[in-house]
Amino acid sequence: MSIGPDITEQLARARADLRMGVPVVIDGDAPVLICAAEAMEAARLTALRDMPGDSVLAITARRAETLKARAYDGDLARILLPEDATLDWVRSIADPADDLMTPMKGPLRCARGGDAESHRAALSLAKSARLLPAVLVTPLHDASAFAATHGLTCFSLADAQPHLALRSPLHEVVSARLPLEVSEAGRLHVFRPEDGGEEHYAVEIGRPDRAQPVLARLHSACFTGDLMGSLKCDCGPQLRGALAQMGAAGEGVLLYMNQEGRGIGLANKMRAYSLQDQGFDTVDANHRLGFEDDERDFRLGSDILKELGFSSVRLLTNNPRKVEMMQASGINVTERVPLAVGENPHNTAYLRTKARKSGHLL
Ligand SMILES: Nc1nc2c(ncn2[C@@H]2O[C@H](COP(=O)(O)OP(=O)(O)OP(=O)(O)O)[C@@H](O)[C@H]2O)c(=O)[nH]1
Ligand SMILES: [Zn+2]
Repeated sequence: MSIGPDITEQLARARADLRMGVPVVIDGDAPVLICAAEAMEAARLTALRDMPGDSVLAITARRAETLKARAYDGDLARILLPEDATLDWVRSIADPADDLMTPMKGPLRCARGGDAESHRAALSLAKSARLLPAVLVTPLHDASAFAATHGLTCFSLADAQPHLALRSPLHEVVSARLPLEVSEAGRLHVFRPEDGGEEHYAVEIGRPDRAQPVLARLHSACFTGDLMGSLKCDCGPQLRGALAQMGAAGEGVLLYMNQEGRGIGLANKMRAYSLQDQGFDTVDANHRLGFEDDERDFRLGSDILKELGFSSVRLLTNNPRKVEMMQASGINVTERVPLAVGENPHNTAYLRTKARKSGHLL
């Protein structure tokens, strides 16, 4: 291994740069400079607007649908940056917060033809950096020279593509005894990915037999529900309910995945909550922000179970996708154990929407 960063490490740097509003160079047949819309500063926008070549704002087809922009590239649209584009304009394309107050942002002209692979990679990076999927893309002539002159992170598109599509391997960093209210025989395992991304945790109750199906819960982080007692979802009661069942049984495994907001991050989840206050349901709010209904990769949960030595589970969930993904990624689900707890007047509509649109079983 060389001393310099490999492609995984370059991508981790790129995510950090995008979050700070620092542009990143993507080298390929058509080299480009990318900058996340949500983190961009006015001075940077002016500098990027003054560069030669047509800059575009890449957004997902989901966001384009709301904006009535043409997604000629299937899953994404490339909106040509108007010459007089202001930071407010860029932000209003990226963020649907004021869509209802200012529905007409156009006319929006979209690029068609040519290569959109760098734009696709840029959107994928923005999503994995938990930013809004909207990225300003500016053509470059010489990627390496431009990156060196301005001290920018630069990576090769061809090298990056397989890494953007794959999940990073997780490795156990440490585990320690953790007595819990539900069971004194608790143990917390911490798993860290190779790509500098979020850590995930496994709470093991008792010492379950690895040869038998284990009572398991694949729980996604919900700061608002798990910790704050939010009434907008059922996460807190589900977390405590699952742990209580494991405590009563004397054994089980709770996987606590840092996939806040169904994988869009807490800031975007709060943006989705604001849209819900404007009348959109949980699924439509995700779409208006430019995300899919659910951006989580449940296979990370199977990876952790395998690392811990398990191959079959009795899965505590109402979500059939979790069962399907476990099965497909090599963990046998011998039983789905329903976990219907925590309904209240504030989350009834949310739970109904999940049942109607996402196939949740009640
Ligand atoms: N984007 C978004 N995420 C939400 C919203 N409400 C809750 N969440 C997130 O949804 C996830 C819920 O996770 P889980 O309880 O594991 O999953 P589930 O799909 O409901 O399935 P089960 O609980 O297993 O039946 C957490 O990451 C929450 O942060 C919302 O309105 N929008
Ligand atoms: Zn929740």
